[in-house]
Amino acid sequence: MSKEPDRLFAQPLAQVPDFAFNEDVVRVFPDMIKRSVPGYPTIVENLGVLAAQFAQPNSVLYDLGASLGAVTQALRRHVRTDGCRVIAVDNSAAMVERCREYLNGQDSMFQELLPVEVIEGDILALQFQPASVVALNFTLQFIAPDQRTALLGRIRQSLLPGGALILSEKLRFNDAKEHALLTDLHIAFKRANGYSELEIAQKRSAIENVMKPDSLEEHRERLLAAGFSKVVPWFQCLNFASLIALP
Ligand SMILES: Nc1ncnc2c1ncn2[C@@H]1O[C@H](C[S@+](CC[C@H]([NH3+])C(=O)[O-])CC(=O)[O-])[C@@H](O)[C@H]1O
Ligand SMILES: O=C(O)C(=O)Cc1ccccc1
Repeated sequence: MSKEPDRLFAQPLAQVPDFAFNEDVVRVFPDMIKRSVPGYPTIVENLGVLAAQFAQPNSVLYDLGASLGAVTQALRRHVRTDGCRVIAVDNSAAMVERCREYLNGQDSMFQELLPVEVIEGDILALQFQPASVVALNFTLQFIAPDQRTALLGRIRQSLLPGGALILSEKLRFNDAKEHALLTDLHIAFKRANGYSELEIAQKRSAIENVMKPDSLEEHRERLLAAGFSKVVPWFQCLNFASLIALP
């Protein structure tokens, strides 16, 4: 994994461009996501543990918006079910290129890993195969809000009995005080991880047009509308949460 520290927003920018998953972000992404998302390492590792409980023999496990494949690597560390394979999808060419390198590295260090295919493509255009596990780890928040229900509906249709969708997202809160408190605590988390006030402010304006979080209630209602039968939150750290949705 690249150990390059994230200083992308350290210098004052005359105009802060919209956040994009380009080569500059790829270079610092492991550091950026760990220092920005409270609970990220716990979520990723336990996503593998959860997936092992839902994986069905001879099925596909999807990692949608895989970035550098951290979830795919966790799936391959934990899932031992016969005949499973992982399909990782991301529409950033820069992410996909580096993701393939990291997965080759994992292949060369461990034996008997699940086979994996990395697809450069839009998850909105994907033809889903019968799947037992679908991970959307901090990806749905980057999908246009009016496309989210249809995507979740297609995922629901592809899920096999006994399978699950695992959905991790940044949350907003309908209660203004709760929203302000958890936003302030998230900023304190970033500060404690070495980000300056300038970095925090510039990153916020870079992501505000491209990343649109929903509330837990909106997620629950949308998942039920998409045909899921049960929504179970299994993790929350400040304003970041992860849910299990059952078909
Ligand atoms: N329509 C789309 N189709 C495919 N990929 C997309 C699309 N839109 C965005 N992406 C991709 O979704 C990923 C979101 S990051 C996921 C972290 C990862 N899951 C992790 O567990 O490390 C979350 C974050 O950075 O906060 C990026 O790589 C985008 O290119
Ligand atoms: O940095 C933030 O405030 C976030 O909400 C999370 C994030 C992490 C990595 C890329 C984009 C957003």
